[in-house]
Amino acid sequence: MKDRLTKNHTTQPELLPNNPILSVQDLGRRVEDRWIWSHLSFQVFPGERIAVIGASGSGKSLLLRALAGLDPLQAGQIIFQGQQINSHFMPTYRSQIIYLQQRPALWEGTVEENLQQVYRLAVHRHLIYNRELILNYLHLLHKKPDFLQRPVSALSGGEAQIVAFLRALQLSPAILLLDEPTASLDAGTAQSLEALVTTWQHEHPQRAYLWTSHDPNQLERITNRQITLKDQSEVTIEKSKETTIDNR
Ligand SMILES: Nc1ncnc2c1ncn2[C@@H]1O[C@H](COP(=O)(O)OP(=O)(O)OP(=O)(O)O)[C@@H](O)[C@H]1O
Repeated sequence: MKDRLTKNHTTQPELLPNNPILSVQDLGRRVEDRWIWSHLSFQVFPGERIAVIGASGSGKSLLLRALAGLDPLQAGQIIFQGQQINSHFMPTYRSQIIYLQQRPALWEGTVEENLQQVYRLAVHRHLIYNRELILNYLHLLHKKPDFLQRPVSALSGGEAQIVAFLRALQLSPAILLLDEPTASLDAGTAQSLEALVTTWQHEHPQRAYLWTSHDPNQLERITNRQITLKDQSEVTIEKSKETTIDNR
């Protein structure tokens, strides 16, 4: 199984363990007149598994969306592999940093059509759909190959989220941003998806992810460092279990 799972034909960026993949410098996000968070600085190194925690409304989703380049920033900058993010670099960046939300939209059609469709997007056109990889992932999830032919309109919420995970993981991003991705799922499906992400990371140990969740047990299982958004005016980056990060 392990050998089969290492056959991923997507490209993987050259990442050195001591160089950050991402440097976040003095970042600030304001919504209308209110700063949700500000002066946020930290780095993400290859292989890191980071929990982003904080109360509801502390800005976890806004942070992941900002890191994904989906929302504008009102202060600071993001450096990806030594290069500052700007509009010119954004397409390359977006192919390497992928955001997965709690209830992602799927396209009409079958599961497999959904998985293939994403390769038509300009940012992923250099990649090739890898059915074997998907079948290996499905095997891990105890799903048969005929799952690929199911229409997405007939999927349960948990099955739809499995498709969303597969669609993101197959693109082999350097950093995966997971925004409460299992919050509405039963415990069994949630743990299957945790196992899937763990397998995905083991395939290329330099891959990193940030995961938001209100479930401390889940974060204990799958992360090894924490960034805590304390409240709507103060941002604190807490000491990690295994690594240290900038602390302002
Ligand atoms: N598009 C928007 N327009 C106005 N306010 C917004 C917008 N998006 C987010 N907010 C506000 O910004 C704050 C942070 O929202 P965010 O969704 O990032 O919080 P969160 O920490 O992820 O919360 P939860 O744990 O409940 O998912 C909230 O007060 C929210 O209402």
